[in-house]
Amino acid sequence: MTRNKLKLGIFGFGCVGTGLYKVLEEAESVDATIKKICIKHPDKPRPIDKKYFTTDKNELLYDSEIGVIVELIDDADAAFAIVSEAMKNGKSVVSANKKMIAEHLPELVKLEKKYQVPLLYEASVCASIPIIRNLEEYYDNDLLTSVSGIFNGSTNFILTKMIHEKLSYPVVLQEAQAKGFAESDPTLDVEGIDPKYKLCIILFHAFGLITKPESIFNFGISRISDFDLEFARQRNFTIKLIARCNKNNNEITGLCAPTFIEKENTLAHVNYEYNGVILKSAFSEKQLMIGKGAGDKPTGSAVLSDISALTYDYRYENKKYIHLNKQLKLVDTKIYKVYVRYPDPFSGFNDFDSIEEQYSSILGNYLIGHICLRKLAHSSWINDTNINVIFFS
Ligand SMILES: NC(=O)C1=CN([C@@H]2O[C@H](COP(=O)(O)OP(=O)(O)OC[C@H]3O[C@@H](n4cnc5c(N)ncnc54)[C@H](OP(=O)(O)O)[C@@H]3O)[C@@H](O)[C@H]2O)C=CC1
Ligand SMILES: N[C@@H](CC=O)C(=O)O
Repeated sequence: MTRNKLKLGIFGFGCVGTGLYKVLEEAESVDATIKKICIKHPDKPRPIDKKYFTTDKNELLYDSEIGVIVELIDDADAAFAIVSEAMKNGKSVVSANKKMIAEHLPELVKLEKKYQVPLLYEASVCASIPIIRNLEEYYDNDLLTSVSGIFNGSTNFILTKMIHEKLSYPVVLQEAQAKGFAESDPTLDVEGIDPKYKLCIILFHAFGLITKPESIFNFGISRISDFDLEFARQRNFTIKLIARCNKNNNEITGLCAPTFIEKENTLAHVNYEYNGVILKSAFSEKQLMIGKGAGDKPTGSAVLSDISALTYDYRYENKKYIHLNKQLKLVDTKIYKVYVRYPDPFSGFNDFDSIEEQYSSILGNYLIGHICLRKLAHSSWINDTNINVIFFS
């Protein structure tokens, strides 16, 4: 098979852009060269020759020599404009931008079809873990029943350091930012929004469902207190930010929230910036993929893998979306078992289907109960920052 030689136009030279540059330097087998890099701040010091850089996006988008646009910026709206324009100009695109992809899946699918150009985004979900191509190629049927796991490197790094090294939340959040794991707006990480975007992309490639990110419940780790950590320790649990989706006939459930994980569970041992994805399907039963979910070279390696895939004309066929499950719908009526730490007085008791445990002391109060996801999401108390919710797995 002959492989295409590629000329790249790269947008963004931050954590992932520099990571891509480093892995491209070392990976001799991929025949791709960088022609130009578009950045935002022209005066920032750069580790490579100034001649590569521009702030004019059109120098890349309208250069007929550039066949591939690699979009690695931290601004989802600007990214969508860049990616759409590139596709309209007949260029292949690689992106790592889960926010942009999750928010614009319907338009992006149309652009792929209309302009017959590939758009690949393996790095957007769990960075180095090759989950999207696995969902597209290995699970190219409707036997999958669930995909779940740790989809965010920053929060896993933060929780690991809080639980194992007893460090404080603000200190470890700063460390996750300094290492380049966190989003430019870290609220996306710590409030469980970034892993929710990843879940939307997974829902599309696992089951063929396109859903708006706002339709999926997310709850973050920013409210986890020493009281909650002590509860987990006493019950022999650890806490992970877990995204999960399930398919039951045509009904899909999905959410992202902090979750108690038994110490014997493999995910309990996926620590620091590592991510873990558990796939369940009818006959292969359970499979687990573990890999670095953030950072320069691990993410750069996933971007490189997409670039390499373009050298042999690979594209997602979006098989499930096109061929399967036209009647799929997202439902939020499932009942979940949750732990809720609350201040006194608490107005939410009547929202629970049942309460199996309740505790009050001068240190804090909690209940363990069963609640419908829709009731929880729309409750009057969920936005009270003095209240924390942790799911049971
Ligand atoms: N960090 C990680 O581990 C991972 C990140 N991602 C995703 O990859 C993308 C990039 O993340 P990351 O590298 O961490 O971000 P950084 O903040 O480190 O870098 C962002 C880069 O984008 C450039 N930029 C911003 N806006 C524009 C614009 N309008 N035109 C041109 N360049 C622009 C910035 O320019 P300048 O240098 O001039 O400021 C900078 O080089 C994001 O979508 C992120 O979600 C995905 C997986 C892992
Ligand atoms: N901020 C993200 C980066 C990778 O997607 C994370 O921490 O997982």
